[in-house]
Amino acid sequence: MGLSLPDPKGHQRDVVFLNERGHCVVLGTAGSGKTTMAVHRAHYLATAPGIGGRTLLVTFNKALVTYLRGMSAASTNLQIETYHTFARGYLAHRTKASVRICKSKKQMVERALEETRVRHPSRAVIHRPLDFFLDELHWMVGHGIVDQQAYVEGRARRVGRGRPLQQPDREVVFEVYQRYVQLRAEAGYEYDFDNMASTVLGALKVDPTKRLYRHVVVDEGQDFTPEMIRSLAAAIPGDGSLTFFGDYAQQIYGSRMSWRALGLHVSNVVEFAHNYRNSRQVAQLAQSLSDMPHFKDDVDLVQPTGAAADGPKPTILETAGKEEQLVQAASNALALGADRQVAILMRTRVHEDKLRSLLDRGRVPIHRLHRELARWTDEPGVFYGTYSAAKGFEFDSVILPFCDADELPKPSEVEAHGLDEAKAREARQLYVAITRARTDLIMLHSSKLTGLLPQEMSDLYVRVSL
Ligand SMILES: Nc1ncnc2c1ncn2[C@@H]1O[C@H](COP(=O)(O)OP(=O)(O)OP(=O)(O)O)[C@@H](O)[C@H]1O
Repeated sequence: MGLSLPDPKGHQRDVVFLNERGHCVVLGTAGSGKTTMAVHRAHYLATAPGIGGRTLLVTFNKALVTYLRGMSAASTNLQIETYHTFARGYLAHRTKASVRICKSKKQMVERALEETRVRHPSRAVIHRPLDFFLDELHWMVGHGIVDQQAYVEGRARRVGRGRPLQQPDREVVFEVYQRYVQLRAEAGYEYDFDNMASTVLGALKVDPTKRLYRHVVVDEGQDFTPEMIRSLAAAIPGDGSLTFFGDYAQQIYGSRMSWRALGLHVSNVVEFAHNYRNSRQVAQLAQSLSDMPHFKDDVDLVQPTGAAADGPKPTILETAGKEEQLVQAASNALALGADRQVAILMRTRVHEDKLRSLLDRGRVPIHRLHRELARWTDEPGVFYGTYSAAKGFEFDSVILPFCDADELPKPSEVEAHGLDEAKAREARQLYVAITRARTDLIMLHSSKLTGLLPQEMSDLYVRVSL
């Protein structure tokens, strides 16, 4: 096929080569080849004689676009970009004006919240943290529920374990939303990153012109809002196709959602259950993490059936203090990074500068994982960044400092969503981080180990104290 990627096997073949019309949903466990098959599928749809047409391969962030471009063979019919690049381009084309996106949403919602607090000082909900409101607004707008009555009456089904908000509380949240929209308009912005999708969808519904793309392929689809997917479905013609690849065990942005809310017309969902990436030992740890009670909910998870070759058991390393965790992470990474790709992943960016200064003492290439990543390399070296920045990538070895109970779940998530919901969300973050490792996995802590990992007595890892 002109691609230096593994050839599709089993169900992978069904997805890559069939159904060049209509919608197809592929749910796959971590490392099951979703990204690889998304590239194959997009290449096939762009180039196959007779059915080929302009194809859009769309993914979540710019770093993944860089990664996907590195995997694909160039074709004039294949465009690879983020959702927001697509949305911005379409809106600019339709409105013949430049599309400015508001980047100070957080500050504006904070101001709207402060003002609403003054009006309703006795309402408990108004004293919840800003992150709670940002999350709720993301859910509303992402589902296209911005009508007061529809939101307040809570007609849409919610996924997740948080207690549903009562109607009077929703009225207050809606006031915050309305005030934010007003503030954004006053600052001269029509769009933010969440509401563009509904505008694109609305415009496409009444757009009689020929569609630019015949086929759309979505990778990391679990982190797209329903409105984003609906707008992509509206962007293809009647004889076109939309193929959605996702893993709801890896949904790490906002409240949990189900593919059933996307409004796609699918007769059957294809599941990829074989894990081609992780060693059996890494896959077993990830599997038992996802079997823990706080991980379970009513969103579709694919049970993995097999893993790659055997490897060493994951190691849990206990150090004397938090500083020492970074020192150990850096020295292990520099030793391993001489002949393979190693990633040091953390839940937040707080310790990145300190880590960088430790890594710069070595002689190994160092790369920070972030959205502006300009080039993907297959060469050995050390990569570092957050769990979310590593989404979609893979490394020979992964090192996770700060697996302490007071770091995971992240305290601000507990404050915003309560312990149960925070555990459900943060376990998905940790799941993403763990499943980036092909062979070696080292987790560090210096105080009580996070409760997101399976029981200490489990035989899934080796414990070492320094
Ligand atoms: N049919 C196959 N034969 C051999 N290797 C494969 C096959 N399919 C995928 N792989 C390999 O498995 C690894 C994981 O693939 P990929 O990154 O596409 O999985 P994914 O499902 O997107 O993972 P994640 O969701 O965890 O990011 C890659 O190294 C890829 O080359």
